[in-house]
Amino acid sequence: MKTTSDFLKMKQNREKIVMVTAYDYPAAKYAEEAEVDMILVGDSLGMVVLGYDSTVQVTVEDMIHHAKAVRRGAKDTFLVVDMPFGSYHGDPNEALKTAVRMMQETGADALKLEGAGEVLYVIKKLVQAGIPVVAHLGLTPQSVGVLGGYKVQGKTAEQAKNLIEDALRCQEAGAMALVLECIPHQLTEIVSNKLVIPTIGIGAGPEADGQVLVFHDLLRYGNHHIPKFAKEFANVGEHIQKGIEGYTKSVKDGSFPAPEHCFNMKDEELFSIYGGK
Ligand SMILES: Nc1nc(=O)c2c([nH]1)NC[C@@H]1CN(c3ccc(C(=O)N[C@@H](CCC(=O)O)C(=O)O)cc3)CN21
Ligand SMILES: CC(C)C(=O)C(=O)O
Ligand SMILES: [Mg+2]
Repeated sequence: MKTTSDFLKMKQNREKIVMVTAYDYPAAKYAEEAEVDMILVGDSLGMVVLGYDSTVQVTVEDMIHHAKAVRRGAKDTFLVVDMPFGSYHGDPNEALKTAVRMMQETGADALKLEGAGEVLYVIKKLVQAGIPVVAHLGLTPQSVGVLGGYKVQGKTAEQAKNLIEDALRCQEAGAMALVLECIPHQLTEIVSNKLVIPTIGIGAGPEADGQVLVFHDLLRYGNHHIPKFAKEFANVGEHIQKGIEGYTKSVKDGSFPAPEHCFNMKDEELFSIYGGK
């Protein structure tokens, strides 16, 4: 399995880092088989697998439950788990306790936290406790209420300067990598050039040191809203729909189950059922 220092080397060698989200055992298996560099158990699971309309409802228990399944499916891939909304603000000692629990119960290799500001202190605290931390700036979905929707961030010079400063502070706090979400690609280039740690972009252009996409978005799995940056690499939703419709039709018209789907009893056994009478 790759380690944090491998990701630094990949950046130095200009080798792109590939990250994909996964929320369950089969998805993790597929991701590991495809040789992605990192798997993220994102709190986006609230939206794509639990049917919530934001990531705000997702709990620490939800994250642990899904992360354990992902770890079982991908034992040899670097695993990052999102700390969910509300689990790392407030008392920093509580945040550390929760982080330790998430690491121990899931077998994660790192945790991801959104934002800078007060969160910088928590990043430092976790890193000092030996927990690798991935930072996350730009569109930070856990603050959707404050940001006023899922909008591109850092479009003005002032916002961009703030983001660059925050990125440097995350690195200084000890973050091993930085996710940049929904920002202009030119800003991604500036930040990536300024940082030693790798940037991993989502809706942030090709200049990031790596890319991350949501599993269900890139495969068109589910009927949730798909952001414009999520290219379609396959359409499994179409296959799933056709498959279930085919099953429904076959049961209704009696063509399923066919003989090859049935178990048989020997004739002599069958006759004996009545033979005893
Ligand atoms: N399925 C899914 N994919 C994601 O990438 C994702 C989630 N869920 N949930 C958590 C966050 C929220 N994300 C989102 C969600 C929507 C947009 C979106 O619709 N953006 C608009 C652009 C808005 C603008 O113009 O400022 C778009 O049209 O894509 C972006 C990021 C990214 N993350
Ligand atoms: C979009 C990625 C970066 C994420 O945080 C998630 O999937 O929750
Ligand atoms: Mg997330």
